[in-house]
Amino acid sequence: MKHYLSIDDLKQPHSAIEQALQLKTNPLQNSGLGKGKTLILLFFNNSLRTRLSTAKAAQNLGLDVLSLNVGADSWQLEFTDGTIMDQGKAEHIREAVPVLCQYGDLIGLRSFGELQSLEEDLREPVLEAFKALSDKPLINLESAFAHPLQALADAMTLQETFGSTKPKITLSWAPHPRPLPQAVPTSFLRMMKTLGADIQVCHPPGYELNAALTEGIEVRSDQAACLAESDVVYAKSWCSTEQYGQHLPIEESWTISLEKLKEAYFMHCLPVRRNVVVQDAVLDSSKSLVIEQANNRTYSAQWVLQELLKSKEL
Ligand SMILES: NCCC[C@H](NC(=O)CCC(=O)O)C(=O)O
Ligand SMILES: NC(=O)OP(=O)(O)O
Repeated sequence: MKHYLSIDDLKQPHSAIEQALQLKTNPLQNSGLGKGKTLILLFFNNSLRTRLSTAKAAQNLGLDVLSLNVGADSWQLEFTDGTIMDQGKAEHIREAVPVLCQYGDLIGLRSFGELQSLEEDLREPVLEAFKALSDKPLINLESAFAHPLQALADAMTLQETFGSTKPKITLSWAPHPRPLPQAVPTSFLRMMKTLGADIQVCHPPGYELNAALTEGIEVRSDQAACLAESDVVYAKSWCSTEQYGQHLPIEESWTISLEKLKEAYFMHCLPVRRNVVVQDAVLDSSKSLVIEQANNRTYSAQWVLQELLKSKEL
C-alpha cells in the first residue's frame, strides 16, 4: 500500500479487518516498528477522535507524532498555481509539502470539502495537491468524499458485534442543523459494498448519494419500515446532492428513536447532535455501538500505519 486515501486502497479488506482486530488484543505487539520515524498530522478542520486515535496508534508503534492545525497554527496555504500572492495566504503548497516531507516519514491529512461546488469537492483538490507533491505516504483523515479510517473501524465494529452472521444494515440519513459532507456515508457504503454486506440506504428525496455507488443497492425513503427490519442502523446526516451544501429545513421526523429502532443496534461516527440526529434514549442504551466504534479508530489507524511502515516505499 502506497497511500491510504480511500477504501479502494484496501487490497484485502477482510484480512485488514481481522488483522486490525488482532492488533486490538495486544496493541504493543509491534511497538518498535516506527522507532526513529515521524508521523505528521495536518488538520484543516476540527477533530477529536481522528487526531487522538491516530496519535495513539502511532505511539503504539513507537512513532513520533507532530500535529498542526493548518491556517490556525501555521500559515494559510495557497493551492492555486500562478497566483499573485498579495492577499491573505502566506505560503504555497509547492514549498509547504516538500518541507513537510523532510520532517515527516508519513503524513496524515484532514481536509473537508468546501460544500460550495459538488464538482470542485469531487475533485478532492487538497488531497490531490498533496498527492502530486508528496514523496511520503499519505493517510486520508477525512476528505471531501472519503473517510476510510472511519469505514475500516466501522467494519471492525460490525465484525465484533455480529461475527460471521450477516446482519441486515440500514444506512439512514438523519437531520442536522448544518449541511454536512458526504464523506462518511460514502466510505461506509463503499466498504459495505466491497465486503458484500446486506445493506440498504434510506433518505428523503433529494439526498441521493453517488449513483455509481448506490447501483445494486436498495434505496428507500420510508425510514420507519427500513429501520424496523434492520439488525443495525448506521445514522448520518449529509447534505443534499441536488442543492449541494445548502442549508435546508431540519426534517425532525427523521430523528432516530428507540421506537423506530426496535431491536436494532445503532452506529454513528461521532460527533453526534443529541436529540436532533438521535434521541438520548438510543445513545444511552446498550444498543448503541458508538463508543466502541471510536475505540476501533485506534486499531484501524494502527493497521494502516503498520502497512505503510512495512511497505517498500519507506
Ligand atoms: N469526522 C466525523 C464527522 C465530521 C463531520 N461532522 C461535522 O462536521 C459535525 C459538526 C457539527 O455537528 O456541527 C462530517 O459530517 O463529516
Ligand atoms: N469520527 C471522527 O472522525 O471524529 P472526529 O471528527 O472527532 O475526528
